[in-house]
Amino acid sequence: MTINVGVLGARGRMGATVVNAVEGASDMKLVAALDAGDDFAPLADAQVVVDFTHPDAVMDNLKYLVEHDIHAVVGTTAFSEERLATLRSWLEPKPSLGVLIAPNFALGAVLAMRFAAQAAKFYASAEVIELHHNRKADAPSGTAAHTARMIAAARAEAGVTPGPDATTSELDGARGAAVEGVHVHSVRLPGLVAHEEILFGGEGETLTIRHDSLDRTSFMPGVLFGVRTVLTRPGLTVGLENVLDL
Ligand SMILES: NC(=O)C1=CN([C@@H]2O[C@H](COP(=O)(O)OP(=O)(O)OC[C@H]3O[C@@H](n4cnc5c(N)ncnc54)[C@H](O)[C@@H]3O)[C@@H](O)[C@H]2O)C=CC1
Ligand SMILES: O=C(O)C1=N[C@H](C(=O)O)C[C@H](O)C1
Repeated sequence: MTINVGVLGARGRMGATVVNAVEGASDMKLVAALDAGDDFAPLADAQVVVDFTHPDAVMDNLKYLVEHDIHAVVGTTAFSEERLATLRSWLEPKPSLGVLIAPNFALGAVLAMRFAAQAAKFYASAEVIELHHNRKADAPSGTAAHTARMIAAARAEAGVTPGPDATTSELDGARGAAVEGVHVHSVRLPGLVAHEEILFGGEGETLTIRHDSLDRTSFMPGVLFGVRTVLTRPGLTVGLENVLDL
């Protein structure tokens, strides 16, 4: 079976890479490659649309896709619990429609998050450092926020209380942003692509888990897997770790 695929954000860094990947996939046909300001009418031919646009645009795009019964694979970041709840309410009357949102489609990043969740129950102290190119719109990265939430969930399940931190006096921002009690630090530099370190500290030891995306092609196997999977996975799925056989 050939899957008809549309791409939103097609002239962006990720969208252009997705267009190439879809064109190179023998089981897919690219039916629309659209960007800001384009008429969405060609999406009528798409079974699945891949969205790599902007946090300010993605909810309107998803509303359009759900209203037109088109499955969606979303890489665009900055999804709050409130946004996810809104999306679930749109999907409720559409029981056969699937939306897959993944803050990171690179296999190594998904594994790094899973390893971090595994480690979290053994260490009361953890910090996340994400490093990205300086054209990135959002901070912290979607991956770092998702990692912090996974660490917090693993801690809660294991009954681990976050470790004490003696810092009482600091310049604003020096300890980063706290996401569910986990400190997250964002670095932006030209030359970088997408990188993350998760640091754990215990008695006389530290553990560092690091992932580096050195090229945007690193995300493509995950995106294509998402396109193939979303057709048979109705409802909202958040995180590639929930569809991969890890
Ligand atoms: N989940 C993942 O694995 C990854 C996620 N991302 C995320 O993907 C998003 C895009 O990243 P980049 O490609 O680096 O950004 P970019 O700025 O290079 O590309 C975004 C494109 O979307 C277009 N756009 C904006 N509003 C639009 C709309 N309403 N409809 C259609 N197109 C629209 C822009 O004109 C631009 O061409 C970001 O949120 C980023 O964090 C990036 C890399 C991997
Ligand atoms: O903007 C990017 O480049 C990336 N965005 C995603 C994120 O915010 O986590 C995924 C990856 O880190 C690259």
